Amino acid sequence: MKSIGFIGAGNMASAIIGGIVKSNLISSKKIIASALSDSTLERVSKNFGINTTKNSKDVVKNSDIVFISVKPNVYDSVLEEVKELITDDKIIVTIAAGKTIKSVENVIGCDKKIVRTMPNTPALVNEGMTAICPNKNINDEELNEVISIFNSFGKYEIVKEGLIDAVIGVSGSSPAYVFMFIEALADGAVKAGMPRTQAYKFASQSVMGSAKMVLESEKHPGELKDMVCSPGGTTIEAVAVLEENNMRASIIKAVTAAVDKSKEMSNK
Ligand SMILES: NC(=O)C1=CN([C@@H]2O[C@H](COP(=O)(O)OP(=O)(O)OC[C@H]3O[C@@H](n4cnc5c(N)ncnc54)[C@H](O)[C@@H]3O)[C@@H](O)[C@H]2O)C=CC1
Ligand SMILES: O=C(O)[C@@H]1CCC=N1
Repeated sequence: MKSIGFIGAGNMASAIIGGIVKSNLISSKKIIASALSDSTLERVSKNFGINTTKNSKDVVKNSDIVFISVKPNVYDSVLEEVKELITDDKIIVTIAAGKTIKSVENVIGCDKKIVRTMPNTPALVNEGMTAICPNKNINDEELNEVISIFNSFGKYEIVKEGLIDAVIGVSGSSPAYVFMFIEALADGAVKAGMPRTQAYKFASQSVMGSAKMVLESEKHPGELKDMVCSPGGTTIEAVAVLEENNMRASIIKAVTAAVDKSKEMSNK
C-alpha cells in the first residue's frame, strides 16, 4: 500500500486516520498529517502513532495519496501553497463539501489525479459511508487503491459527481441528525426515570440494531416499522405523535437544506 498524507487533522481526518489505523491497512508509520496547532498534532500522534508536521509541503513530499482535509474556506489557499509539489503520479483525495473536481483542477491543473469523496465520521468506528468520484486521470488500479482505504473502515459507493450534494444530505451530514435523535430518545427515557448513561446505551443500541435490520433484512423500512406496532399497543401511540409533529417531513426538509447548502457552496 502507498503512503498516505493528510493536510488538516481535524474531526474528519482524525476519523479516517483512526479507521485506517484500526483496520491495519497500512503501518501508522506510512501516514503523515499536518495541522495548524501543536495540540492537534500531539493528539493525532498520541492517538494513532502517525507522523506529524506543521508544514503541509512535507505531507505532499512524503505521500503518494494526499487527503486535503481542511475546511472549504481555506481549500484553495492550501492547494495553492502545495501545488508545485503535486506531481502527476500523486493522487489528491478531496473530502470537502462544495469543492467540485473542476474547482480543484482549476487550482492544481486538469492533468492531475483527483478523487472527490464524501465520507462521514462513523469511519472512526469502522462504520463509515463514503461516496467516491474519480476524475478522468485516475486509472482502475488507482481507483482500487483509494477504494481500499475507504473500504477499510466502512462501506462505499462510486457515484457520479452530480449526486454528491445528495450524499452530503443523507450521509455526510446525517450523523449529526442521528446523534440528535439518540439524544432526544435518551431524554425521553431520563424523563421516565432512567439514569442518563443507561439511557444512551438503550437508545444508541436500538438505533444501531434498527439500521442493521434495514441493511440485512432487505425488508422495506415501513414493513419493519409495522412489525413493531402491536394493534392497540404502545408503539402506535408514539408513531401517531411523531406523524402529528411532522417527523418525516422535518427530516426530508433538513436533508434538503443540507443538499441546497452544498449546491450553494459549489457555486461560489
Ligand atoms: N466533520 C465531518 O463530519 C465531515 C467533514 N467533511 C469535510 O472535511 C473537511 C474538514 O472538516 P473537519 O474535519 O470537520 O474540520 P476541522 O476544523 O475539525 O479540521 C480542519 C483541520 O484543518 C487544519 N488546517 C486549517 N488550515 C490549515 C492549513 N493552512 N494547513 C494545514 N492544516 C490546516 C486545522 O488545524 C484542523 O486540523 C471539510 O472540508 C468538510 O467539508 C466531510 C465529511 C464529513
Ligand atoms: O457540515 C459540513 O459542511 C461538513 C460536510 C458534511 C459534514 N460536515
